[in-house]
Amino acid sequence: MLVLCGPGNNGGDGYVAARYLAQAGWPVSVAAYGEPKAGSVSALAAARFKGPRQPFTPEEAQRADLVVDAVFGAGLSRDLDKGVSAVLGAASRRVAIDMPSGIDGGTGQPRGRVSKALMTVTFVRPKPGHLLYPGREDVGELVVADIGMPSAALASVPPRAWRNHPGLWHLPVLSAESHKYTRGVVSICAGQSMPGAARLCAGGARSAGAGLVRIAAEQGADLFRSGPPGLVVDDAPLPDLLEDARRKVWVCGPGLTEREVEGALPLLLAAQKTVLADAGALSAYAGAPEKLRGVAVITPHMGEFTKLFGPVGQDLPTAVRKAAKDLNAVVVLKGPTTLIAAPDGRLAVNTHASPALGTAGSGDTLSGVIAALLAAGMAAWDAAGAGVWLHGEAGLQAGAWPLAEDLDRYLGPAREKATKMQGGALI
Ligand SMILES: NC(=O)C1=CN([C@@H]2O[C@H](COP(=O)(O)OP(=O)(O)OC[C@H]3O[C@@H](n4cnc5c(N)ncnc54)[C@H](O)[C@@H]3O)[C@@H](O)[C@H]2O)[C@@H](O)CC1
Ligand SMILES: Nc1ncnc2c1ncn2[C@@H]1O[C@H](COP(=O)(O)OP(=O)(O)O)[C@@H](O)[C@H]1O
Repeated sequence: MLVLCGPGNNGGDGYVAARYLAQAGWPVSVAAYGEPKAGSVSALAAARFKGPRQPFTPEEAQRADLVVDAVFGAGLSRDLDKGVSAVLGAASRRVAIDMPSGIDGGTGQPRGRVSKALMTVTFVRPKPGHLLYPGREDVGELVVADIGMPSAALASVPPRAWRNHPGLWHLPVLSAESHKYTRGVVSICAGQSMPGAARLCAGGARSAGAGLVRIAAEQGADLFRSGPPGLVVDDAPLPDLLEDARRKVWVCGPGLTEREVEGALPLLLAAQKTVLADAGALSAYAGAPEKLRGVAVITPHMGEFTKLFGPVGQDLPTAVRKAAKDLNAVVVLKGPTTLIAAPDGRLAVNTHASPALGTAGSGDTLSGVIAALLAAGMAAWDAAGAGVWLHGEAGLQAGAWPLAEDLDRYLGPAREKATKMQGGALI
């Protein structure tokens, strides 16, 4: 076993790991890339390792059955030099301490040539770089180890980013007096040319627990009347529908053309509705995100995000937080890892999902799920995080090749699972 130790605290962790491995009887050597600063805790840890030292070379890394990468962790401050990449790349099996050397812990972006670890052991909490691609791929199996960090120390550095999971938000539960209006009403603006998107959105909202879902279809109402029997279809003009105070939450965008968005969104905002803007409502305002001001949540995928706000660069967490702050809305940047940012800087990073979700219409389902949770009274950032998790769980339960409409029947079980994880009674 060979432990590759860098000059900082990550190297210090490496020396400690080497000492414990030696004590446990493993044949272990250390190869150092630079010595720790005299007097530092890492220098102390290095001095306490009494085992053999090897040169920091690709040949030594290749000879070892297992290499521990403790060269750089969270303190990587410039690109990896080629010599370090060559040594790390020569190892056939590698376990990384904290971060595989060369991955930026804040963004998941590589700084130099990085090769994939079998496993990464980090401490206390995962960092965004463990969860965001491409870093997520290089991390291998992620283990978050408790190293006994006192809670007082943790409290002094409150996190601004969390992994998205049911401990982060609270789903409302049914009570004996619940009825459809307490569960929440979701209204969806429907388009004439792509009515399927509004139907998928409605299916997501109904299956995620909305008490009543209505489609505002105006002259396209007949397109929807053959749909599911529990779906209410309105043909009245939008301004009339907006007068109903019980209809607070609206989805605008799935299946809408630019003209349809321009006809509907300003009315929703003027009526001070809680609006989730998706799909067409995002493309309609390419380069002009200020036109969306007043919406509660937007749910762009990367293409829509870029059209709205311009190129994102390497640092997704910063870009999505800035968009949320500028727009004063919750921004859900969808993808294999989905980021959920609030205007005040809170960020949830969701990896609870399946590539099976990458099918046309699955985003429409998601907008309905989030709208259902908004209608149930959840705050926007919580509703968005919970919606993304439930949608991800439905994707995980739905097998490898679901259609978007197949997700609906897994949303109820997903909600039950999250509620159980929260320790809540189902009824
Ligand atoms: N933050 C925490 O709560 C804990 C951190 N620990 C460890 O401490 C690590 C962070 O320690 P450090 O801040 O010392 O950072 P690192 O040990 O990751 O690296 C910092 C050192 O490497 C140098 N360096 C950075 N990039 C370089 C490059 N590309 N080429 C050459 N030299 C480079 C820096 O000048 C500095 O000397 C974590 O990753 C983790 O392993 C653990 O000891 C446990 C607790
Ligand atoms: N590889 C993947 N892993 C996990 N989730 C994915 C993956 N690809 C897509 N998704 C999810 O599927 C949904 C697709 O939404 P979107 O791109 O808006 O599609 P559409 O417009 O066709 O509905 C998003 O929630 C996204 O996060």
